This record gives sequence, structure tokens and C-alpha cells, in this order.
Amino acid sequence: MAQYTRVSGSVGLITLQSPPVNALSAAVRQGIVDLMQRALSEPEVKSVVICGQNGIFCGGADIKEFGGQMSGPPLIPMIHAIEAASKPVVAAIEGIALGGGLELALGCHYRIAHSKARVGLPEVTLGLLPGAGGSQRLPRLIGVPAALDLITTGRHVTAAEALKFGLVDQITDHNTVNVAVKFAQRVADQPLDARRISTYPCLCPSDVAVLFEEVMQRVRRTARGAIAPIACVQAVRAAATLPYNQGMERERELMATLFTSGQARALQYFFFAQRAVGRWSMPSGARWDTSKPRPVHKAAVIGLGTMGRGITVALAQAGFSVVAVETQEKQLMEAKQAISGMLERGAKRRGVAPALDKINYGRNIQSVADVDLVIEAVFEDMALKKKVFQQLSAVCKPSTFLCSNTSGLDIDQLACQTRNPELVVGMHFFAPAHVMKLLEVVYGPKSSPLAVATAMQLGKKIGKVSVAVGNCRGFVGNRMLKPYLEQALFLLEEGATPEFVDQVLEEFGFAMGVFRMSDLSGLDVGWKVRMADGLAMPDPTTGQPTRLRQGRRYSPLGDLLCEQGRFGQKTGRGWYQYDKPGSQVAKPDPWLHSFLDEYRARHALVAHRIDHQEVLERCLYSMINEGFRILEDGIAAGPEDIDVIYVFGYSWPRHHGGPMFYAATVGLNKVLERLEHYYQAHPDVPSLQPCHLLRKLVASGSPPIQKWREVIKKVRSQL
Ligand SMILES: CCCCCCC/C=C/C(=O)SCCNC(=O)CCNC(=O)[C@H](O)C(C)(C)COP(=O)(O)OP(=O)(O)OC[C@H]1O[C@@H](n2cnc3c(N)ncnc32)[C@H](O)[C@@H]1OP(=O)(O)O
Repeated sequence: MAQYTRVSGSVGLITLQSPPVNALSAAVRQGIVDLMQRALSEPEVKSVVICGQNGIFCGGADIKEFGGQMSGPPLIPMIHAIEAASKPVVAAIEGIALGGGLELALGCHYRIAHSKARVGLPEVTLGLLPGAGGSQRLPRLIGVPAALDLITTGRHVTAAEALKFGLVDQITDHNTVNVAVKFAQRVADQPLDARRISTYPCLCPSDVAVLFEEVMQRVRRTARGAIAPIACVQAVRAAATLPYNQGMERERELMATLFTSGQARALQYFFFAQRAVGRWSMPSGARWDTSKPRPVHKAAVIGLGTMGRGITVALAQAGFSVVAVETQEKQLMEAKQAISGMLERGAKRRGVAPALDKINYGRNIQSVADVDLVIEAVFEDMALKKKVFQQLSAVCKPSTFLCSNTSGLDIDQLACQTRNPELVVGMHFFAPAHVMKLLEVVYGPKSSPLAVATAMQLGKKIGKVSVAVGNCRGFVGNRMLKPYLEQALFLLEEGATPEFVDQVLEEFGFAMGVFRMSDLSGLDVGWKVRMADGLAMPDPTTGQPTRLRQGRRYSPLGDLLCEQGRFGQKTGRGWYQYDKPGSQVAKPDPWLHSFLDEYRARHALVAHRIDHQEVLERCLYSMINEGFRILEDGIAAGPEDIDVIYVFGYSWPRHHGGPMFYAATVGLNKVLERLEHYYQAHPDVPSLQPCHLLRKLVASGSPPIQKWREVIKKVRSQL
């Protein structure tokens, strides 16, 4: 909807009214069309201002409308009509002008922005392009290089940057609407021909062909299979090479392909999934909207290894006072130097002062006595963590929240070491902790809603996407990783190479295949965990059959590599070889291929030809099957939680929506049928056995993902 008022006698003020972000729904578009006609027909009105209510200009097209039948006046003719108007139209941009919102402003003759406003064309992040003339007007206004940057990245720019580009005409610190109204009065009699951006020539640098080629190459490299960034480059190329009307036709064609694509659906699902995870709930019924967090002013980090350092930086950068504790003097000094360097580099990038003074370092755990929340980040060893929690419980004030950065250990066992188990939760960060967006907030059976709400809010304040999950081995992310890694190893045993498995996964869209990723993280990390679990066999005298554990198939390939000192990149050898320890360029290793041949011969395994489909299905479907088990067990509240965890924590390609959305796209019956097929071939691999919830969903007619929660509820209530 939109409202019309006459201000200062001669200015027609159109206010978009569609909370929370004044998205351009059918009703808003209808309002704009009607009110523009009214303003143009009133003789007293000499100029028009368009603004949005509640200090927000416009968040763009209404994404919720994209999935259904579009109705109401279309955006393109609406914006053309504004540009063609006989009276000056001024956009008063407060808060945000994004996507269709900025395209609307580009149709206006002038743009006045508040100094705190942000503008951008983020359509690419939704699998689209700026399809309401934005791909044609923006390059004409700010030039091809800057337009390519904004349109292919979707990044938001500040008002100051927008002014520098010439995207807005003026910025103000005062009331933007008042300033725009005065501006509109001043320009009421000015000719408009020179203000219609569609009539501008598209000025190109002399080497524009080279520029397009470079950007196209960059986009292809970084998009990893996403189609929208490529279409964005093609649309801007049309602006640079064709007259406006033909450029608009090209924009329309490209948009038509994107609009109905599976990638656009996946990215738009993911947009809402990111917001859905903030509305967390626990099996007890506790929820985000009924559980109040307690403010945290001062926090502590115990253990300053890689994770502890990243967490300290993330907290300090967000303005928290931090007590950083490391018991060994040498490690403390090294950590202090590393943390200061990280803070300085980060501050330089963001043009602010480094938050060095936010951190107090110490060797004594007593120094955390008065903090509001502690994050323990010591080595992943249950006995050590238990000891730390006992000490923390004795030292800290009774109201202190005690959190563990464990990546999969039992939160309940830690809670049991403390006086107030209800204040214990897991806060599982991902490395590097000051960069990665994901935080798993893990509640145990004793964790209170207060503790969950506080950890979720802290996560938000330090810029993380936080997902509340239940307590089980590996939580959500690492629990699902296990069958994925396991299948990759089985595929090697059966005849595949690390290069082939990685190639298939990278073609799917992962930044790194499973073996390159393992080399990067260090093969010894999982080895230590398997040893602690009694799985790895460092010594043949243990009597364990090599390829079987508790009746299940087991691959010792990773353990055998570790026994050779091949820990991945850091040792210069792993699943690949590297020029030197620490080098990142993975090269196929003939030694590894011979090693695999010998291993197969030793175990009488006959290598067979494994194709692309088998790699993808076995790795992904076994992981997805575990995702369904997690939903069935109530460890994740809904599929969105899993998908957000996988995109932000495990580089799942966003244009596939996340593993659970991908399963829905493939078709649940197909996933079920293929799992049944592989389980029949490998009955000693339980992770391939389709789980009850997957069967139930298929039996219920494979409802759309948004309806899964209803089936999940039924399945859980029957358990
Ligand atoms: C053939 C057809 C041709 C059509 C041509 C179409 C060309 C134009 C396309 C577009 O404009 S696509 C949309 C482009 N806009 C965006 O991508 C902006 C998306 N929104 C955001 O980035 C953020 O929401 C925000 C606006 C920066 C605000 O962030 P903040 O953190 O303050 O709040 P949120 O929690 O993110 O959002 C609040 C609330 O609003 C919902 N919402 C936000 N934007 C939209 C939108 N464009 N459409 C519908 N709904 C939107 C968001 O989902 C939140 O609601 P809940 O999900 O929590 O209920």
C-alpha cells in the first residue's frame, strides 16, 4: 500500500507502506501507479517525492510473491511511467533502497539519501538479476565497471560511496523527506530530459571488452555453477553494447530464464531459512519469543589455540570486554601476538581502530571470576574439558554462563561438572572463528532457555548466524559429515581416486572436495578422535578386523595415511602431495595411487569403474539420510536449520539451497530409491539404510519442504 499527502502546497508525497521493509508487493505497486497518476493530474502539484514509512525506503520486490502467480501492476512499466512523468520525481532514500527499491529510485529523476542509508542490487544473491531496468540504468548512471561490481556481487554500498559513484545526487544527516521535499520544490521547473537515465549513453572504458572478459572469468571461477552471476554480466554487456530498448529486451530474456530456475528457488528458500533459524525452539517448548536473554558485558575465553584466538577476536571486535586465558606462558605470548595481528589487520580493512584494549590476558583461571559468560576452547579432550568446567564452576560467580566450543562432545557431561548445569550450553564455532558466519548453539537436557537465548543473542551480536541444536555426538554439522567422509573412503576402496571424488563434488559446487578439504583441516584431527573412540588401529596386535567395527564396514585408509605421518597440507603429504609443508597447491600423488592399489590387493578388493552419479549419490544421499535422522531425533527443529548449518559451516553450494532442500529438489522418492539400492549393495553400511522419517515423508506424498515439520511432529510423537 501507499499513502498520498500534499506537502508545502505543491509537492505530492507518496509514502510506501508495507512493513517491515516496504517491499514492492502487488498492493504497493498498485498504490504507486494510482498515486503517481493522482499527483500528475493535480494542477497544484509541481513535483513528487517518493519515500517509505518508518525510515525505510524499500527492500525491493516482495520475495514472497515470487513463488506464486504474480498479480498487480508489473514493475517495469511502473518505473518507466515514473521516469517518463512530466513533473520531477525525487526519491527520498532512508534506511535501505535494495533491488527493486533501488530500481524504483533509478526511475526517479533525483535521489536524495540519508547519510546512514545503504543501497544495492542484491538480486544475484536470490538467483536473479536486476530485472526492473536496473541492469540497464545503473551502468548508464555510474559506468560499466562500478555497475558490474555492484550487480555481480550484490553488495550494499553506503550513502557516501553511492554519492562518490554518482548514484545519488545528495546525502543529508537531517530529515531526508524534508530535505527531499525542499529539493523537489527547487527543481519543480527544471527541464527533465537530462534526468531520464534510460536516455543516457552507456559510457564505456576503451578496454571494455577486456573488462567483460575478465569479470566473466572471475564470475565463472567464483560462482561454482551458479547461473545468476553470469546472466548479470550478460545483462550489463547488453547495456554497454545495445540501445536501451534492446538492452531491456535482453534483460527480460535473461530474467525469464533465471526467474523460474531451480537455483532461484533454492536461493530464495535460503533467504527465508536464514531468518527462520532465529526463531528457534527446543523440544521442551521453549522458544525464541518467550525466552529472554540476559545481557553479557564481559566474557572470557579459556584456551588460546586457533579456535580460542578467533573467538577472542570476534568478541573484541564486537565491543565485548574479554578475559583471554592461556595457562602456558609461551603459548600465551604467542597467542597475544597473533590476536593483536588479527585485530590490527581487521581494523585496517574496516578503517577503524583495533580493539586491542578490549582484551585482558592472563594465565590464571581465577581472572575470569567476574565475567558474565565463559567460552571454553581448550583441546578437544573430554577429561581436560571436564576439569576446566569443574574449575570454572568453582571460580565464576553463580550466574555466569559456561559454554564449550566443543565440536561434538557431550554437553551434558560437562554440565554435570558444574553447580548450575542449566547455565551450560555448547557454542560450536567454525574455523577461523572470527571469519566463519556459523555458530551452533547446543543445548543439553539441562540447559535452560535463558542460557540458549543468551548464547543465541551473543552469536547475533558478534555477527554470526546462530542455529540452536540438540546434544548428540557431532551435533548437526559433524554428525552429518561422518557418513559423507565414510562414503568417500569406501569409494576409494572400491576403485575411485581422491582426484575423481573431489572433481565430482567440486563440479557440484563445493569449494573443495572432501579429500582436499581433509588435507586442509589436517588428517590427524579425525585420527585422534577415532583413536579416542577405539576405532583407529595403530597397532595390529589389537586384534580388530581391519575393515570392520562392531559389525559395520570401516575403512582404515585415513588411519594408515596418518601412521605414515601424512597429515595433509601441514606435512606436505596427505591425500595429495604438496611442494612443501604448508603449501596449498594439491597435486595428484603417484605414491597414493600405488598405496591404494596395494591396499585393494591386500584386502582382495576388485576395483570397479565408479561414475559421477555414484560418487554424488553415495556421498550426498548418505549425508542427507543422516539429516533426516537428526530431524527424527529432534536434534534440529526443521530442515532450514540443517541447510543453514551446511551452507555457512561446510561450504554447501548456496544455489542448491542446503542438503535438505536439495533432497526435496531431487525428489524424496528418488533419494529413498537410490539409498535402498546402495544399501542393498552394501548391507554392512548402516548410514545407507533409509531412515524412518524419509520413508514416512515419501509415504505422505513427499510434501513440500515447508510442510515437513508437520510430518516430523507426527513421527516424533509416535516414538
Ligand atoms: C518477471 C518478474 C520481474 C520482477 C522484477 C523484479 C526485480 C527486482 C527484484 C528484487 O527486488 S528481489 C529483492 C531484492 N531485495 C533484497 O534482496 C533485500 C532482501 N532483504 C534484506 O536483505 C534484509 O531483509 C534487509 C532489507 C536488509 C533488512 O534486514 P534486517 O536484518 O533488518 O531484517 P530481516 O530480518 O532480514 O528482514 C525483516 C523481515 O522482512 C522480510 N523481508 C526483507 N526483505 C524482503 C523482501 N524483499 N521481500 C519480502 N520480505 C522481505 C524478512 O523475510 C523478514 O521477515 P521474516 O522472514 O523474519 O518474517
